Amino acid sequence: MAESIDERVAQSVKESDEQAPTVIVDDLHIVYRVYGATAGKGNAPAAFKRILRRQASPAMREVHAVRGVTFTAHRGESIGLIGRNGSGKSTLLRAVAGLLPATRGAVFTDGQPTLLGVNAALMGDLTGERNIILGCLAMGLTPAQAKERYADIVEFSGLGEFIDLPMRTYSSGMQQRLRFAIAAVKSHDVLMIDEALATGDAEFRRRSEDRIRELRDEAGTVFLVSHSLDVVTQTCTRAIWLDKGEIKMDGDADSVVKAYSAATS
Ligand SMILES: Nc1ncnc2c1ncn2[C@@H]1O[C@H](COP(=O)(O)OP(=O)(O)OP(=O)(O)O)[C@@H](O)[C@H]1O
Repeated sequence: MAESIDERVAQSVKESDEQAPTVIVDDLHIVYRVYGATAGKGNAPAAFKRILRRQASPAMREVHAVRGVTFTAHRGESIGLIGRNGSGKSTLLRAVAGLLPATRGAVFTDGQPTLLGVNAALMGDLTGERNIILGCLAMGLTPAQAKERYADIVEFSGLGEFIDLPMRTYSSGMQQRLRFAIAAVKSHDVLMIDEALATGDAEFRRRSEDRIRELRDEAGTVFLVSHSLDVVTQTCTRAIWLDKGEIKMDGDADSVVKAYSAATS
């Protein structure tokens, strides 16, 4: 039977909503400027020569971490950022989250990107319990909403009886689990996750992967920085391979991970 006009309109609205861009990165460059005595030429022989010649180290050194990156992310995508250490993944994530200014180029976002960790808000001397409430408030939930979601967060984090101990007594893995559990309780337009899943055990990782899929289905966009290629292929629809601050490849997660593994093995 032929589709009614209403069905066709609904379908095309759905399709165009799924295609809607959430993040546009246009020829982005990020340059860190490192000031002070530790800013040297970077290699030992050069530093040694400077000492022999009694020259002062240069006052400022520039690190060009992201070099002309351009891409568009859409609603419903989860994008894995992969690449060697120092290739610029975290820098790119922080720039998209609005935490680093563009040296050149621009980042446009629809909605407020959230970078997981609510680190700034969480406090080591407070118990996990208190930190959950604090983290929820920092994400803009009301006290009533925070209370309502408290039990879900504790369950998701799997921290059990540790929840009423101060957060400074947690291992780094336990802290990451709590951060993920807090951030994942709310849907985000753009959620950015930096390696949070690497620290969990298999069970926590599986639950996190399921939750990422749900967040993506709730019409958001998820960015994930990970050194675990399995996590990227299992949770991401697309992957961007960064190399020395430039995009080496951008495409469906399986093909990019395959090409990256072949180049690095
Ligand atoms: N705060 C900073 N000040 C100066 N340089 C920095 C700073 N943070 C990162 N860098 C430099 O920027 C480059 C990219 O670093 P970035 O942390 O973005 O890479 P990454 O791909 O996330 O690395 P990793 O996989 O090791 O986490 C590196 O050369 C790094 O030394």
